[in-house]
Amino acid sequence: MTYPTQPTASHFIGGEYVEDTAGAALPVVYPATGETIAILHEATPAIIDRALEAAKGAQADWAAMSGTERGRVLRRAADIMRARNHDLSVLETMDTGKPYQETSVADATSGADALEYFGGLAGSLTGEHIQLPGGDWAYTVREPLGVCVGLGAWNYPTQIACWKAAPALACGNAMVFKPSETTPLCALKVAKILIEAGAPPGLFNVVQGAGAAGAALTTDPRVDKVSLTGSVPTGKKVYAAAAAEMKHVTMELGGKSPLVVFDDADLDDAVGGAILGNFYSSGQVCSNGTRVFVQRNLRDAFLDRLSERLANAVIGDPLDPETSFGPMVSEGQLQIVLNYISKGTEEGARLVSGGQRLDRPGCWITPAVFADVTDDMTIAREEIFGPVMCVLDFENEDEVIARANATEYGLSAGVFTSDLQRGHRVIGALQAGSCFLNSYNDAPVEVPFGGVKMSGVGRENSKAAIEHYSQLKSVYVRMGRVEAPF
Ligand SMILES: NC(=O)c1ccc[n+]([C@@H]2O[C@H](COP(=O)([O-])OP(=O)(O)OC[C@H]3O[C@@H](n4cnc5c(N)ncnc54)[C@H](O)[C@@H]3O)[C@@H](O)[C@H]2O)c1
Repeated sequence: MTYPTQPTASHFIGGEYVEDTAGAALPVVYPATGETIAILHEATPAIIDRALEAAKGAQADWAAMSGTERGRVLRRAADIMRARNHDLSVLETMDTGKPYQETSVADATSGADALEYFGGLAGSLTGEHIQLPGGDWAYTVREPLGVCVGLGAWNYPTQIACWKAAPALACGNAMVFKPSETTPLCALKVAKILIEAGAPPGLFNVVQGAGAAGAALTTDPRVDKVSLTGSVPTGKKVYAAAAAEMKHVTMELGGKSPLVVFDDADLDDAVGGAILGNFYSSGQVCSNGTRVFVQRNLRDAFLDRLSERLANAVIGDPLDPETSFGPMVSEGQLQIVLNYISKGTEEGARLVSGGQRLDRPGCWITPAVFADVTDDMTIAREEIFGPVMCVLDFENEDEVIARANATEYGLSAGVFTSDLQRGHRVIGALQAGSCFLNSYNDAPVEVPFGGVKMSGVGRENSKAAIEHYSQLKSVYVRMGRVEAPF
């Protein structure tokens, strides 16, 4: 059987599609219908070896080019990606189930932004000159790390591939990228586009597979850095395995972020922020503000307005541009979410809307809102990674800060208030890497993105990402004689 979305082959290595049917079959399911839309194969050890050799072989020559030359390739790739945005967005929708209304503005476009931004930055990556006593001096050279491995999650496959590839390649590294086994299709397109843009074969390779393939890449001695986007349990394993060989890491992990709404907030903005921070991508966003703390005397008005606006959600064919809410990524993820919803009800939270599985093929559930949630409930403590908003009441600022911070996570946080001083004061006290004031979930490439506490290590995007894909060599230059004690 052939599928219209079947890629030429499972892997992309050394500038071409590569197949090895000895690897376990990897069916790709369209979450909107439950139909299989492609069958790929997991990487065998031979495929992983070939990808790492290709990356190692391409890296030194790429690093020897000027930053401007490297940047030109990345910027060309950005242009190709934008020109193909429609097709890439359709494929992303098929792979993830996310509505085209989202994928057409937040996936390949975000990937293109990263390629363009880091392409622009590549020519200005320099060291510095340091004057020292006696005419001596030193200089620093910003060097690439070598071969980097990227491991992706399934919620933003194209974006994650580009957010990792763009800074890595700008700095002169090569990369082997392993997408999530749930969404393997779009990274192959990124690899092909980079080749069309002039990247040397082997510079950016894609291999498929699940945790075992990721673990094999992480521990391989040819690998200098591992950048993971995934859950905290996976992050702990990958970080530990990388640390055993002293490899560099970036860990973009999960969260249970607080979104604090004070009673002086603009109600519609706050409700809009809560919708964006809970139901975009059917709630499958790491930075989501899933603990929505609403000051008590605004609570009822907030819930009423939220219900009114949820009634406007268009749940349906993800490829229809009018659809604003799609299915979950997989049956497995849907079951996880349904279990959390049962637990929320059992533990005494009040389900005020949604949370029902729809009676149709595919992985459909309506956006769920729980009120009367307390801090000790499972749904308020654990990352659900689905469309489940928990509304918690609070009385005052000190109380909400303490409760918002009482979590092992620290990815994001948001505050809605019309009191500017309070807004900055509260943001200043919240333990999170990516914060929003009267907004939620914006992620422009110019701004560092990443978490604190268990939510991660390192930063993606912005100039900060350069620090995580390069290292400094210091060179001391003595201008006088060397004076030794004997
Ligand atoms: N902070 C961020 O930027 C960000 C962005 C998106 C998603 N996430 C997080 O990702 C999670 C959802 O994605 P997921 O279910 O794909 O995550 P996951 O942790 O299950 O998998 C992530 C990736 O790691 C691979 N992997 C699994 N075990 C491995 C191992 N032992 N060694 C090496 N690789 C291994 C997987 O195959 C996959 O490619 C959520 O927790 C979410 O918050 C974080």
